[in-house]
Amino acid sequence: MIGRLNHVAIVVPDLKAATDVYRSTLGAKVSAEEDQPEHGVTTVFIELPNTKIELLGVYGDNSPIAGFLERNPNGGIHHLCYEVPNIEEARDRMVKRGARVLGEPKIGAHGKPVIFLHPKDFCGTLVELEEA
Ligand SMILES: CC[C@@H](C(=O)O)C(=O)SCCNC(=O)CCNC(=O)[C@H](O)C(C)(C)COP(=O)(O)OP(=O)(O)OC[C@H]1O[C@@H](n2cnc3c(N)ncnc32)[C@H](O)[C@@H]1OP(=O)(O)O
Ligand SMILES: [Co+2]
Repeated sequence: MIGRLNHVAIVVPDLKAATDVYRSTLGAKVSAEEDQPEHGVTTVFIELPNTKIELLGVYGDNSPIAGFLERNPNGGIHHLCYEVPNIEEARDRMVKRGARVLGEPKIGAHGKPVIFLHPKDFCGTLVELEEA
């Protein structure tokens, strides 16, 4: 069911410093910062030839990444995002297979519906599914 790896997300304590590392040290093409109030994060995307890196900073008081950052004050890999053809079919399949879907589909950073799956059901890795 899953297709391409859309992005690898990294939570960082300082988005500007992390963006500079990717731009200046690694020589990558980086996007502008974008606040995502519906998701409680600010994003910067790094374009690679075969996938993307999503840098995530905390936005607002109820950010879903706040706990992760407390446990990992230097930041770290937070989730993997795989593409799926249809988000509702994917959600129904996950529920049928007993995987925990975290909330309802929302529009993600690329204007497409996304859902999140509990890390305990996927080898300790938080999974995002994005409609292709
Ligand atoms: C910009 C939009 C979008 C896009 O289009 O790309 C995004 O990417 S938004 C990204 C941010 N949004 C989300 O992450 C939404 C889904 N996440 C959540 O609902 C929560 O983060 C969570 C997964 C429920 C975790 O919440 P948290 O408060 O950090 O922790 P808990 O105490 O509930 O954790 C339970 C358990 O799971 C472990 N854990 C938590 N996060 C991760 C993680 N990222 N990877 C691996 N494991 C994780 C945590 O350590 C706990 O383990 P135990 O201590 O063993 O119980
Ligand atoms: Co993401």
